[in-house]
Amino acid sequence: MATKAKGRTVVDVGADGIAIVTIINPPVNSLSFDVLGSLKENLDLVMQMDGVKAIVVTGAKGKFSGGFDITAFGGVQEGRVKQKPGWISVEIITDTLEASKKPLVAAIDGLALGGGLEVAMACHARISTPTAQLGLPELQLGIIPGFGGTQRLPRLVGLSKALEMMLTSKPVKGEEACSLGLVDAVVSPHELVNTARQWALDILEHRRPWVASLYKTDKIEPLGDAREIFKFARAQARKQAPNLKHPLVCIDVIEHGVVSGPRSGLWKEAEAFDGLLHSDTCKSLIHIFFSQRGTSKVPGVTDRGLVPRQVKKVAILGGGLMGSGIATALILGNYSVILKEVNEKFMEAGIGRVKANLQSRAKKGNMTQERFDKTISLLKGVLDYESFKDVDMVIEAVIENVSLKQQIFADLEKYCPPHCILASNTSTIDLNLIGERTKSQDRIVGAHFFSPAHVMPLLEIVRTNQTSAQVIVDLLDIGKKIRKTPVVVGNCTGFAVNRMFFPYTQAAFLLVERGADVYHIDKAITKFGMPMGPFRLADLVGFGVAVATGTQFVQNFPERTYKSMLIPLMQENKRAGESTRKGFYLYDDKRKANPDPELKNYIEKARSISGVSIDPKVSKLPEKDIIEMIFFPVVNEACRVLDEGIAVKAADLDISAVMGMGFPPYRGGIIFWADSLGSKYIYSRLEEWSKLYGGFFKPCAYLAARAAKGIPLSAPAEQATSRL
Ligand SMILES: C[C@H](O)CC(=O)SCCNC(=O)CCNC(=O)[C@H](O)C(C)(C)COP(=O)(O)OP(=O)(O)OC[C@H]1O[C@@H](n2cnc3c(N)ncnc32)[C@H](O)[C@@H]1OP(=O)(O)O
Repeated sequence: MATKAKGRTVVDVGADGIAIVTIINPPVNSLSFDVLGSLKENLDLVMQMDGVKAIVVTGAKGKFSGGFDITAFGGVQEGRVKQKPGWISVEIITDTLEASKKPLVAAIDGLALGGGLEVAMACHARISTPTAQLGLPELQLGIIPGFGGTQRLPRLVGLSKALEMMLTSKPVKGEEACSLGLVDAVVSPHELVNTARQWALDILEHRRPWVASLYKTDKIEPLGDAREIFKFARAQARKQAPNLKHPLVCIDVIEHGVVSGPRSGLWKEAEAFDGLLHSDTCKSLIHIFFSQRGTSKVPGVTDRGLVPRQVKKVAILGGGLMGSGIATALILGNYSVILKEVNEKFMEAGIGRVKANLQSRAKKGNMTQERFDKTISLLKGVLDYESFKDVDMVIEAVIENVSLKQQIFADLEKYCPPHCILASNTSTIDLNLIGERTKSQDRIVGAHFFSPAHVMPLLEIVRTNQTSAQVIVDLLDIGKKIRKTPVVVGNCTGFAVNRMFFPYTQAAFLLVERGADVYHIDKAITKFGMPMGPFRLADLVGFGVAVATGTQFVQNFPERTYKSMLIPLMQENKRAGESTRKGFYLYDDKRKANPDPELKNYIEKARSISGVSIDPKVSKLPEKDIIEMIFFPVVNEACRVLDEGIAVKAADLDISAVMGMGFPPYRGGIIFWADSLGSKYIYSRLEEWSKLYGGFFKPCAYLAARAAKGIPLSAPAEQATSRL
């Protein structure tokens, strides 16, 4: 039986002799092999038709194209799909499309990303709408543009802008694209196709230029200047992503085209693209792309046909760091917010923090004064529950005190309407406990933001056994509207992120007490790709918070908590992290962290309290071992989280680690990375350390079972059971 084609193009020839070729492959008109094959077939067809004078290429339903079909990369990587190098970029896009004897004009609405923009750039002119997004985001996937983008974009917009667009993966909108020379005119969506039709006729009749972008030279700088631009770009790329090769490959390929000519550049691009497509970085980043979209697919919740209810007004309790950050995120998402505090002074302080959050955006040029005024007008401070009678959701963000939260939820039940979602931003307390004094268990949910809440991209949605599916669907929708990646998790101490990462700092304490160097550990972990090492992180979070959350873990998981006195000893001397300018580092006026020679005194004391001595092997640990001894306990805890069903799937933990803790996305997330090393290896290392250094490292049953059978940690439970 023939398999169904994945997308197609259709042709419609008008009375004016213009053929409209439309890409159809919902939801984003991605360029699957079927679409590309059909595009070539239809272009060949219209080239032969005497009645066709010129061609307009466009996309169905207001989207030009979201680029090459990312789902097809797997087949190429695994060798199931064989592709002749250059078949698409040279044969179809350059030698069929750009070399066409009839003029082609791209009519762009919605998206022209990656391969989509590359097709458009090979047309002889481009017309777009003002809201269309045009960009080459391939580097985000660990590859480079592979349909000629590395050659055509610099020739249309100049080297510096092209490098910026590719290296940052950021698209530009229609108006900017027009001022850059990437598109030729900007018109409204309803004028788009007709303008493109007329433009194509104008080209044919020499009223407008017939431009083959590949051979344009006017925007390319002279060679000497170009080399300087490349040198600067390389230095930036090395600084921003020292572990990544593909940005440098991208620069090399662009340079090759400038030095040896664009046609040679196309072949160089094809070869480099193929190599990068098979890299671990690309596989990891594609995994992250799909996993991120997969977090909002929750079995038993999002497959029930429930429609998110409209949430207009949200109340936030507590205007501290978290509450004000959450309020900022919500007003930026256009929600009307009331911020409740206990007195006038705290309320003003909370509103002040929200204003400061917005001002810092404005300062960076990301917000106009008009938008600032409009956004802040959505916020109102209150001191009582009077205005709670018409709120659709409440997010409680007060201090972590069980009886206070219980009282608040009991009050909320009285003052809020019966449909109102009752959410808590607690990072550790059991939600069942919080809701103990209410009858509204089905609308109680965790909305755990990460600090700073208006910046960090993750939102943990914590459900209890009683939280209704409707409430989860509502919160998933709000998450999307405030541009967070929501991950739905079960109720337990620390939920997914804090629970997985609690051994991160503890492993570091254990190593330091046995002789490893604090700064060496932080350096090794940052080199691995984390934004900061465990000690710098503890300073940033502050020791007060570290101790409070640590206590929760000691109480709940005593058998695997490493109890070090290092932080309490430092606290005795009023060292509490960055806020006191002294923690594991010393901080100057510019918040620069400098090592502190005095730290060794505290470590010696902590070591003697723990009754451990310096282990010469630990004091000389190579970086690889430091990384493994810090991250394998994190993997071990992630396995427990999966085993207990706290996370629905392993990929959700990958996203939680990347978005909540800054785990490097190019390693694919915590479980994906662990699977790349193998469950057997991780198990054997943990087993070895648990004999040497105690139960903290003991591998859990889930890890042991998977290692014994050689099953990946990410494999769904049924697969593991059937193989057991
Ligand atoms: C050779 C070439 O140079 C190589 C390439 O072209 S590589 C591809 C380059 N293009 C990209 O990187 C764009 C990737 N896509 C995106 O950034 C965003 O999806 C978007 C801006 C297009 C749309 O965003 P948004 O409206 O929020 O929808 P989003 O949820 O992300 O996507 C909708 C669906 O389309 C899918 N999708 C998006 N882009 C896709 C693509 N290029 N290929 C296959 N599927 C794609 C998503 O997986 C999602 O599927 P799902 O509904 O089953 O989860």
